[in-house]
Amino acid sequence: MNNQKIAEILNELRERKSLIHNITNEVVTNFTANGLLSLGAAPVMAHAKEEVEDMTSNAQALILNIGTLDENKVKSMVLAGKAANEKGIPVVFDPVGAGATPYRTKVARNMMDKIAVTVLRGNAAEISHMIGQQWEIRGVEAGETGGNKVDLAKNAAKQFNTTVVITGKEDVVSNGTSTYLVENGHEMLSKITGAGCLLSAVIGAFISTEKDLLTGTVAALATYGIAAERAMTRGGEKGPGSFQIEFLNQLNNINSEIIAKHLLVKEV
Ligand SMILES: Nc1ncnc2c1ncn2[C@@H]1O[C@H](COP(=O)(O)OP(=O)(O)OP(=O)(O)O)[C@@H](O)[C@H]1O
Ligand SMILES: Cc1ncsc1CCO
Repeated sequence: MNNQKIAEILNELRERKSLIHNITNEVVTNFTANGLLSLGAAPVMAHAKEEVEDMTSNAQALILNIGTLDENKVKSMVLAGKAANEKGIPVVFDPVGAGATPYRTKVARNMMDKIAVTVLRGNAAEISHMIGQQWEIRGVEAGETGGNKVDLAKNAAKQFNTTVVITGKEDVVSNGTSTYLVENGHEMLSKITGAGCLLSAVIGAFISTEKDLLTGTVAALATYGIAAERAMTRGGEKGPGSFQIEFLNQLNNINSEIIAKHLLVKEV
């Protein structure tokens, strides 16, 4: 993965101000909108069944997140997902808390049956439960115990025939054939709620301009991780509150020179 390519994708999404339609959870809605704006994309949040198909049809990517799900929201997600599929608009699915309750697991698996998901992004526990493994999960957080994340990502990608991202200390991206590790990031991200949810939306922004899904997804993860590292040397080190603000600043400030200096990506 070369830093020039990442910068090109970032510049293009900023020039186009890609419109990202989010059907997301009520914890992270504001943070997600602000993060997308800081990066240079245009967020819109809309979940009424009466309008989701129209909204998606005008967007460059759709993000589905089941963090605070209910039957109505799930119905809206399926409607929007089908509209996106018909129009060839990429769909990122974030199965927040899959495995935490049987309802979430069922909804998450059904979503993969009903719509064509372009990128599936979750923590290791969530992805494990989606493919019938049971790694430890507490609420929406992955537990300490589990297994090999590279194998998990490859297996899930093959099973769902899609690109899978598993986040954590390192991020793994696989389409079942090629697999990358992104080592950028900082553990302070796990001290702010919605770091994974915003990341899913940022992946949507990157794949709205880059059609090669592995390239676009790796570029999103690296950009995001590097912004977090920069935030930790510019005030974020004071604690999660300062970090959250400084992280938004760094999503805004990140550019090709910064990416070139810090990129930590390898194929495995
Ligand atoms: N220990 C860590 N070191 C470095 N980066 C981390 C660490 N833990 C998480 N991250 C980063 O935090 C971001 C979110 O990943 P995480 O796996 O915590 O998502 P999540 O559990 O779905 O989060 P949430 O439910 O709060 O949205 C990713 O960019 C990931 O690389
Ligand atoms: C804390 C929390 N609970 C449901 S969704 C959410 C936001 C992080 O996924």
